[in-house]
Amino acid sequence: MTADTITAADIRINARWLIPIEPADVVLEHQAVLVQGDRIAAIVSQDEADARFRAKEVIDLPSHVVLPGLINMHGHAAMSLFRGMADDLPLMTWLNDHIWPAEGAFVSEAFIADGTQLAMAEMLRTGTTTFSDMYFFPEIVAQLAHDAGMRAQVCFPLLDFPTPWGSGPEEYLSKGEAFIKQWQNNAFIMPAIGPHAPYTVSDEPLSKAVALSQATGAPIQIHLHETAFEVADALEKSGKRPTERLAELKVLGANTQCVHMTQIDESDVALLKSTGTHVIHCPESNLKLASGLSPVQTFRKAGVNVAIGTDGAASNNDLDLFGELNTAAMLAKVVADDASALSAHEALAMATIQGAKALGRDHELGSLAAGKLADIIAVDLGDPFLQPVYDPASHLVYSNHGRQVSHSWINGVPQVQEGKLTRIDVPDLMLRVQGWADRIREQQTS
Ligand SMILES: CSC[C@H]1O[C@@H](n2cnc3c(O)ncnc32)[C@H](O)[C@@H]1O
Ligand SMILES: [Zn+2]
Repeated sequence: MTADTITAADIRINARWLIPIEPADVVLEHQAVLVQGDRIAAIVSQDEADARFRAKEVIDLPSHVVLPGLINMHGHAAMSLFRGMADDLPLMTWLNDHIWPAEGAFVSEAFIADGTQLAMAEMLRTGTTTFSDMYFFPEIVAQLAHDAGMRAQVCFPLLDFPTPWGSGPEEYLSKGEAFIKQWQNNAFIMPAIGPHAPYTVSDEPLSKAVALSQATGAPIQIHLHETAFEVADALEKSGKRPTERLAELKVLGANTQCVHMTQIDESDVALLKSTGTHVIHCPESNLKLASGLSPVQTFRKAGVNVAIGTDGAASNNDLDLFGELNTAAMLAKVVADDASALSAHEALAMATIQGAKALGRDHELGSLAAGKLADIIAVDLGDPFLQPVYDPASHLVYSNHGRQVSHSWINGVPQVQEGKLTRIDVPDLMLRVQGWADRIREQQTS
């Protein structure tokens, strides 16, 4: 072996197990992932890596499984500050009597900054490297995610009524257009349009959102068919199912992500399929608010892309995507009456490559392969409660908890090392979170 056959790399990760996600259903053993700059340079056996590469830094992960960073496709990050504040309520009571009044009282730039950082800390710590956010002050969320080196789709909100971020549709859309222009083409931030739901956004602003999406390429994300009430109410008032109305307004399409999608009939599936619309499944929020069941297996069989999200921490009540996968896999089996529905490998694909597809970024995110962006996580399977290991994919979905995530890199930059966040000052963040909790508690009890 001569020196000129040796290739330099920044990082070499020696993995006991590696799940590349693509090709599907594969677990590799004793692999080395070579990272150069922001990309994966190669994935080869550790013997081949010894012969072909010299890395500046070598990380040995002898009891770990390495996989692509997880993609949390729906949430309201700063709602982490409302975690556990209003439990055991159905959606409309939760929103009308608790969440919207609390947002009116507390949402500000400072609230969004602290709540988003708290959410990012939790998501990073549990294996998420890309998240989607739909909340107020998206410019703050985008700046914070960018500065933390985390990838994010940030949807600006659009509603018929005023909120702390805007007076009504006209202002949301003009601020939103400027927001898209500011962040378009950024490596970390994907600006998007977030009409809240069919029952809070009327036809005219929805059509303007479609025009803005077509003009800028920004995706649309919307809560849709979350509850039986939403569908029944729409049918009673307009004679149309919400999916039908959105199809007529051209909201559905390959650049649109519909969140929740319960109460589904054949016409809904056909519309999603024919338009190429993506579904974002939020099983724990759907269960906790008793919203309904999403027929994930039906969507999958019909060829509709399904990604996964946690929703906000006020309706979940955590942002651990591994826990969400566990719930999704269990629920899919009961809903389909088929224990083979949503296998562990299929669930992992939902949180990686299918999220990347929904973002239109599956060419560079969502799987481990040479040339893709180096968004990588490692989960330590060495603990007694994860023994023995016959199949690491099974453990990740059925036995694991996100807190077993030991390492994470985004764009080749370490975010979690030995279970510790590298770029967020947690003690300082905890002080600010405590301050919000005191103020919120005081207002709730007065
Ligand atoms: C347009 S900003 C986001 C808006 O949505 C509210 N919200 C949070 N979770 C849900 C949900 O599951 N369904 C509907 N709306 C939700 C959040 O509180 C903000 O007001
Ligand atoms: Zn939501």
